[in-house]
Amino acid sequence: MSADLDRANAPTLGGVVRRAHRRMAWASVAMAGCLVLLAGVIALRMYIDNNLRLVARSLAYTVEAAVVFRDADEIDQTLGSMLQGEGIAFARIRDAKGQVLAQWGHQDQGLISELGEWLGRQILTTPTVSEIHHDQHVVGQIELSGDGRGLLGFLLSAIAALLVCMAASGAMGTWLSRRMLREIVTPLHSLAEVAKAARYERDLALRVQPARILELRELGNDFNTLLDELQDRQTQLQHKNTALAHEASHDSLTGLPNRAHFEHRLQTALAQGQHENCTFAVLFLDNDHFKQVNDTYGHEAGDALLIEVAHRIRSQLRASDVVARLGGDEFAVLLTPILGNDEATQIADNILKAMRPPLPLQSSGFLQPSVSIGIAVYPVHGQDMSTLLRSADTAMYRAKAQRRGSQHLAIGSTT
Ligand SMILES: Nc1nc2c(ncn2[C@@H]2O[C@H](COP(=O)(O)OP(=O)(O)OP(=O)(O)O)[C@@H](O)[C@H]2O)c(=O)[nH]1
Repeated sequence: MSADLDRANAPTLGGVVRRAHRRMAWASVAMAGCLVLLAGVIALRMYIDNNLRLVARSLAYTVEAAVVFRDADEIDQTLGSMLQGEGIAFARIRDAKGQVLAQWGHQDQGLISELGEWLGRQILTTPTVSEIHHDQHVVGQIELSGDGRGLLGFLLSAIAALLVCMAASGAMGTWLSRRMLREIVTPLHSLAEVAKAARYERDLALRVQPARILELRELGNDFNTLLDELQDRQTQLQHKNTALAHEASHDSLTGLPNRAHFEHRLQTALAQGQHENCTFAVLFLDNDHFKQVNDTYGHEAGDALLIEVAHRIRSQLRASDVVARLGGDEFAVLLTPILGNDEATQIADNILKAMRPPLPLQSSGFLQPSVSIGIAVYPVHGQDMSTLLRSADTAMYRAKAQRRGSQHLAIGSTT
């Protein structure tokens, strides 16, 4: 639960990289924008100062006569006609004694004008002063203040451009981070998927796809090598387990299932018989005079005979039947399903017939395979494992007592 919570709260690599890219792009654009803005304001201020000086000089020549004659109307007219639209906010003309002869200010109103004036007062703090000369005497003075509306226009368009640049760089940062993330996150996702499949589903067959970035490709290769090794070990273990399981349930000489396996299959048949009301039979087989074979021809010949007998029994059975070596020279067969006693005795008969051909010995001479068979049928001769096996065993001894190499069906119900 807390791991899920941690996971939900943890920032993703994608989120972190996207944020970092966007912040970096915005910070650099903002810094560059501020610097350009500052340089622009300084340049514009220099330009305005220069312009004010030029206008003041030209105005000084134009109003020289009017100032000498103290013609205020003429000066007003000149100021109005010369200063309109020249980026001047305010102009004042004084005589040599400092007395104001005329003054002019632009008449524009509105928010932009007020803002421009405010900005002019903040940035263009000192007015430009120029003297008016006549016959090499100072006859007056011109005082001009710059109009801040030009500056305001510049600042507004610069800020607008800055915002557009920031939006563009933000979008560019997001696009770049997406591209970069594809290169980084996709291989990492693939690695995580393969690791999850290996951990939770024990699936070691998946492999990480090669990434374009060198470090990630090497990481993927190392991971794939590790998976190769794990898969090899898993395969070896599976083979060992299969071999061990086979060893535990099979006889090493004949390769047939052993007693434990046979009993397990018999239990299954019993459960199925009870559940589905079907019939099956247990055959108990014992080699005849086997001790004599060992004593006469040796243990190896006895082994060869056991292998041959096992093979001949198997050859007479159906795929659904089971033959097992119980130990020594004893075998057991589970015939499942059968229709009745006749089918079981028929198969036993087939087995006896299969024993007839003699077995040539490697050295010289022949061995004559021979088995005696006892038959017990479920449910007539037993309804549990031990009863069925006992019935088949008793029937086998009856067969032996009667005539070796024959079969005997258990008598009646023994439960
Ligand atoms: N070669 C060989 N002999 C085995 C093996 N296991 C048990 N035997 C021998 O098989 C013989 C079994 O003999 P019994 O079943 O007692 O007697 P028999 O000679 O078959 O006589 P009847 O069963 O009465 O016909 C013994 O001599 C065991 O030593 C084995 O794996 N290989």
